[in-house]
Amino acid sequence: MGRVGVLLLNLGGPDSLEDVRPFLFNLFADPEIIRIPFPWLQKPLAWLISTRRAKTSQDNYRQIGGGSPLRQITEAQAEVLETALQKELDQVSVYIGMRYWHPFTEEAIARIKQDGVEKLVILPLYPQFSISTSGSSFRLLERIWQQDPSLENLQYTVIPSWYQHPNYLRAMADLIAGELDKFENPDQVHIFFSAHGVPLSYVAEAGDPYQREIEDCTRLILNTLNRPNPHILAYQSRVGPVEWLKPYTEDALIELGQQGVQEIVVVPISFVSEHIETLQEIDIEYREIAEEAGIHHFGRVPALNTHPLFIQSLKELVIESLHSTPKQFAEVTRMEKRVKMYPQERWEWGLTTTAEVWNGRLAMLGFLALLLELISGNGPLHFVGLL
Ligand SMILES: C=CC1=C(C)c2cc3[nH]c(cc4nc(cc5[nH]c(cc1n2)c(C)c5CCC(=O)O)C(CCC(=O)O)=C4C)c(C)c3C=C
Ligand SMILES: [Fe+2]
Ligand SMILES: [Fe+2]
Repeated sequence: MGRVGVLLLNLGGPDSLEDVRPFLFNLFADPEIIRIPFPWLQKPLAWLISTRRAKTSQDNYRQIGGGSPLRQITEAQAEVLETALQKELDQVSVYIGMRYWHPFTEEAIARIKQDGVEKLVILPLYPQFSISTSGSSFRLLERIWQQDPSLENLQYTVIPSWYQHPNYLRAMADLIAGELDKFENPDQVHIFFSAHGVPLSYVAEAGDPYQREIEDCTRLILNTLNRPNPHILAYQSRVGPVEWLKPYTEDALIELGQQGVQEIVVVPISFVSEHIETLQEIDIEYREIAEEAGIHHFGRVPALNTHPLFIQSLKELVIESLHSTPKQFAEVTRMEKRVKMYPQERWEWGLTTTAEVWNGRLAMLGFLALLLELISGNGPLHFVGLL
């Protein structure tokens, strides 16, 4: 079959406290993360938001040891997956491409070229698809392909999302059962699925299948678990002023407390590794909110990390995709997932005169807003809640 490469995609996280601000800049500079209708405003705004958010974010990373464990865990996953794949394929290497921090996706592609990979399987480490996660990484790769003619010879296939995979579901059910069984009456414990949120407009306007895939995923996990527990799904980690998917995790915790629920296990469901939102947000912030709401027994299901059944599911996904018709980036985002990526797809119709005039006017306004913000530390952006 020739030399096979597997490219694992993930978000990336700051390795140290100094990395936090530039990491946040990269994140907010991505139009799939903050959808600003004026591309020229993206970078100044990213600079502003990352500068303003850095301290709080650093405090959070400090609480989990001064950086994100994501790189180490992803490297461990890649290593175990590579060993498993080497039992099935002659020449195979696994690479890591992070979206906002080292090792960057661009670096991974450079290594893939250097190693002479002939067939590449692109596998996001997000079980469910969202414009803001896998979609953003696919968009970046599509651009890399467009700008580098030498990549034409590299055959690739994309795995869009894979939360239905039986071994992934078994791994999740196994971890949940393990946590439930620590309680005296395991069947009475509330199972609290906490998914990472996205702004409501992603789903309602841009057609992001994320919410549907999350709901479907929780249903499949519960079927696989096959226990009678009560359960709930809520969305965590909201940032900024706009409405996100509901119910919000903190509100759902308070409501459960009011209903007299005292025992829960929280299941992080949109991410396969431990990271700041499990170790800090769930284990520290949400635990405190739950405690105050009267939920005194708070368990948290560990992330999959290198769970053997999880690695097995990744291995099977890779092998299956090598034997199927290759899928291209554009096919996956526009045809299969049918999402509107942003802002490129709204701006492709070009700059009409009116749009240009408005661009000019808004540029002036934007800069005034930024200036005000910088001078007073409390300008209009703060007012609308973006900072
Ligand atoms: C499937 C998972 C994720 C979705 C969907 C997602 C959307 C999304 N995130 C932000 C803003 C931030 N995310 C941040 C960190 C972060 N996000 C995810 C996952 C998803 N994000 C992870 C795993 C991490 C942490 C990585 C790590 O360091 O361990 C951050 C930075 C941290 C902080 O300051 O809180 C921000 C900001 C938006 C706006 C968004 C959807 C549009
Ligand atoms: Fe995020
Ligand atoms: Fe967060």
